[in-house]
Amino acid sequence: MTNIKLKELRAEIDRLDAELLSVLEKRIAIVGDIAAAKSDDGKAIAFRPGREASVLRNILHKHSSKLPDTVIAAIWRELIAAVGGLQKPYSVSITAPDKSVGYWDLARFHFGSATPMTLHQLPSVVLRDVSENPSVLGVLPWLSRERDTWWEHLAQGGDNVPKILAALPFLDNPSGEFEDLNSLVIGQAEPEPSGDDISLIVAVTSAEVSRARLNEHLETTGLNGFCADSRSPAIEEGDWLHLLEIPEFIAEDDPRLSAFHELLGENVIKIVILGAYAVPMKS
Ligand SMILES: O=C(O)C(=O)C[C@]1(C(=O)O)C=C[C@@H](O)C=C1
Repeated sequence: MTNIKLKELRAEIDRLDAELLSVLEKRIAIVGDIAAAKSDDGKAIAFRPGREASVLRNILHKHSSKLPDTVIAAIWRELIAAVGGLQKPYSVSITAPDKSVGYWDLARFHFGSATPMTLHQLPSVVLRDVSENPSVLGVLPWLSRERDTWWEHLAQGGDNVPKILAALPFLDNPSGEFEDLNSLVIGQAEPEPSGDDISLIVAVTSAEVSRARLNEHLETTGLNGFCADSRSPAIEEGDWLHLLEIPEFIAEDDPRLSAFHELLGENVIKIVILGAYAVPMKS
């Protein structure tokens, strides 16, 4: 390639960069209007996980360049995470019992380079951070990791008890070194539907109920989920906790929940929606 040709191509890159920057600045400039439109929602953070998931799905569906999906996702994640922070500053508190770098990496990819993040060994510290401060999001290891019982805390339900809002990674990265790690994002916000979601619900019972029975009741009520985990009481006379995974967004007033409650009969103490997350994408 001649030097003249290279010069021309670089001039074209400069022109496109200027165009890109101008479009980017237009997207960022509407942040004030977005914040104003949300001003009466009473929420401490601008984070809208359902909307974020649909923006990402839309972009990744449309993109057709040679760049890997993960690069496109990283560009949009940087943008979305920063736009959220411009509306209302937030920070992220991460639990990393082991493989710390991997959990940090998952959170950094999702929340971008400018979001303040802190790392902690114990889930209890992250739960405290999030419960005490509505502008803090928590990142916790996936529920099924044996020693992690943090979701039992969420099962208390009630004010200030955080909800599950998202799952990480949203897009898997086959070139990532810690691709086997998965996390859940919690915060003092209401989960919202993205169009393709999984809800996590806990049924608290006073006596043992088999997984087979729970699955049968779920099927009867049309909830189509399954019992992913059951915890026996730590103390005598304590409650049983059953973690249910439902492959759709379930609202608090879903009549199928009350039907399920009724089928469980007098054993059931309460049913608590822990939250929901957008089904992650495959690159
Ligand atoms: O749509 C919104 O509510 C926005 O604040 C915009 C935006 C985005 O940049 O697309 C940013 C943060 C939200 O979590 C979701 C989406």
